[in-house]
Amino acid sequence: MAGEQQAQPASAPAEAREKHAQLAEQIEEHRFRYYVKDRPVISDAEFDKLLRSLEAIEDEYPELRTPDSPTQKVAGAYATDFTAVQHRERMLSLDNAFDDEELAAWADRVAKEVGTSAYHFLCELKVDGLAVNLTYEHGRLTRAATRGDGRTGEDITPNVRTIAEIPDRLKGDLIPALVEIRGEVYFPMEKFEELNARLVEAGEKPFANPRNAAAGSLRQKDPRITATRPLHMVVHGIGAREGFSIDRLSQAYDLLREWGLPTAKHNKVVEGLDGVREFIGYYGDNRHSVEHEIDGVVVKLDEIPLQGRLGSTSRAPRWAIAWKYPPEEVNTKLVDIRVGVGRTGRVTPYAVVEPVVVAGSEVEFATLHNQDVVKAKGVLIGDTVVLRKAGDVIPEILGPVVDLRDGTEREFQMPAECPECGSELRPMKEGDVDLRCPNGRSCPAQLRERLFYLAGRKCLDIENFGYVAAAALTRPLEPSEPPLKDEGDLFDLKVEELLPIKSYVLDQDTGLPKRDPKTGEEKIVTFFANQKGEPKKNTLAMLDNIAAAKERPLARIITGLSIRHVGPVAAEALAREFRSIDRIEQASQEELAAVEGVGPTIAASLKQWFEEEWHREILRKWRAAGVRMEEEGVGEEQGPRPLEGLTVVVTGTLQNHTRDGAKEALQSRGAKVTGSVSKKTSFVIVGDNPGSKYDKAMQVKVPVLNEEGFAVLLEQGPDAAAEVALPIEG
Ligand SMILES: NC(=O)c1ccc[n+]([C@@H]2O[C@H](COP(=O)([O-])OP(=O)(O)OC[C@H]3O[C@@H](n4cnc5c(N)ncnc54)[C@H](O)[C@@H]3O)[C@@H](O)[C@H]2O)c1
Ligand SMILES: [Zn+2]
Repeated sequence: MAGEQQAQPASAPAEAREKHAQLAEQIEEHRFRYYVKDRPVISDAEFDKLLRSLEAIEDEYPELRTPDSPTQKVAGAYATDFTAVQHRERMLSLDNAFDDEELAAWADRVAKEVGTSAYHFLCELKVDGLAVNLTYEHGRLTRAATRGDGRTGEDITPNVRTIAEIPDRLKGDLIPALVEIRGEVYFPMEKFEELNARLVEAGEKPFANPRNAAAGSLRQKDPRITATRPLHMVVHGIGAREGFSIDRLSQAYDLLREWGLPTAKHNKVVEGLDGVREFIGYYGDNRHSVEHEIDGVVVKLDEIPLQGRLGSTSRAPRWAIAWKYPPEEVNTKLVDIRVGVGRTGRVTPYAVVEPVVVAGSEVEFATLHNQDVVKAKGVLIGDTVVLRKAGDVIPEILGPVVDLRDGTEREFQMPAECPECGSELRPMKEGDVDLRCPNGRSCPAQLRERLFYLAGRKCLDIENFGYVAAAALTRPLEPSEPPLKDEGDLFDLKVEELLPIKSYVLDQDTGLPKRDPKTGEEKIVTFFANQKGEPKKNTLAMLDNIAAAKERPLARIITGLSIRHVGPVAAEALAREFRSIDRIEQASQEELAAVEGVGPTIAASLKQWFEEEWHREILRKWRAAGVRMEEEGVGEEQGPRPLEGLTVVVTGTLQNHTRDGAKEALQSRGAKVTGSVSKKTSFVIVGDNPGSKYDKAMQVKVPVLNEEGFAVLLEQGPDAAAEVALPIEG
């Protein structure tokens, strides 16, 4: 190609040449850092962008697309400390598709060039790790190598031998004389934090992300170090082979699996492009249901003879393409580490980063859990860090880019005082990692968080009562006295006391005042009153909703008290067992601990809570305001419990009940509701799309009720319900 181009008059202006040369050099530098040092300094997305820019220049001036351009090579041709070894068959990279158009263009070309309509697409996950080539001769692993430049890789045989799931000998009878196995070695995300913690403790550099950790762990001079790392492998191809032939790649995988190799679990053969799109869509939504990180989907032509017909470029096969998902990792600067105070007084550091868009939204903060986590991650304030946002999960910092440090970075120091009330922080008990603000009652941060939680969906579900309202009610700028000193007066709020309130608009992530983007000044609002000084619609709605919340079920009221360790499940158990707050207060620690779903920790925490005078005062005020303090029917004879002794499982979507509603209906009649089906289960209630619990019920022959059967159970009891149970299948 380059030869043809040279025949044409040179056309690239000096400027383009220079830009091209600069970019090419940059790319080579980043590849060296990535493939040899295992310590890249930019994210993959930034790197891909550089490569694309280079491609764009070459599209415009094809003469610049010489064989030694980074766009034309499999990256990784570097002399390293490892012995260089030849692959028998080249190891290639993959072309990428970043949108549907590029995918469709690839499929079109395949359709044109295969010369038949009888072909299939094999969809695989693109494992985010590093490529290795395993050579098996007569069933024995004789060599393992990195990809290198595709022809020559690094000999890492002793290192690969430490990976348990890579067999030293293949099993079975049909063992070929020779086969090259291609796959990806990865480091599990959930073990990553532990590795960095160990490295930091030993005074070594932490890794920026699990992919780098995989490469850095495998490419160790001393294989004994590799042996301490939890590496895994997924096989995704075959290279040279002798002594067997096979028509379909998917069938080759079946064979590989029989030989004992770790093949992928999620591959799927599909007919046309729509099948491919479906696979891509599915794993786009379920990216984290897989045991390893994925950065895309690889689509391959399944028919091996047809792969040969399409062939390869110098860099990548024409019979495969990599669909890339939007990156979940980006690099950004760790500007600061601050601390926030939670509902129970726990003080947690969080990261303030230079705002960056990841997974579709702008991120400014990331969680850091506690000071030990900060240390274990090995991050310093001022570091460039890898930030990860996976799905709906709160953004987290994976690790620092150590190679970009310039000496101005500093270690995080946990503050000694509460940032909101100035109380001296201390652990709840000796040996606790977490520090707490001891000022439970009137620390504005704790009270605000408690109120926000209390008004939330899990507790009293008070609409129009959000974070800003909670802040305005507890620490207004004006008047100086807040309407709420703790949650005791919540149900006695008067509209007149709300109208004069001026307050900041606090950010829920940081507890800090939001600023006007134009002036940079802190926003101050009269949150409850309109310009005429009259109550806003939302204010009146909030007060109505607060009044209505008095009637919520006992369990939700208990949850709303923010008693340490007492979440919705424990509150449910307490309400069911004791049926009133008074009885919970009167119960001994042993009685509390004996309740299923409560246990000793929660029991101790409850006892402690009731000892506090201001807590009891909250209960007195709430009772006086008419808040429900006992389950209905208590006081008189306890209501009938027709479902006492039954264990019921609810699965699938019901039309007439929410999941919680169905549970409450069962529990208030004395039934126990559990999450898994066993022989001891009395009934399984199934709605739409019930899933595996339904199958299990059929298998162990537990009576299954549909929604009508459920109604019978509630209204007429178990005997009548048993008669309308669904027939057992199979
Ligand atoms: N951050 C940096 O500085 C930097 C530098 C260089 C490269 N990179 C990153 O490395 C990657 C480029 O590497 P590349 O050229 O190998 O291309 P690639 O990662 O896009 O695709 C090729 C590789 O995918 C792997 N792979 C994973 N699952 C596979 C499957 N199921 N079937 C087949 N192959 C599978 C193979 O090892 C193959 O070599 C890009 O993600 C790039 O961003 C980053
Ligand atoms: Zn405080």
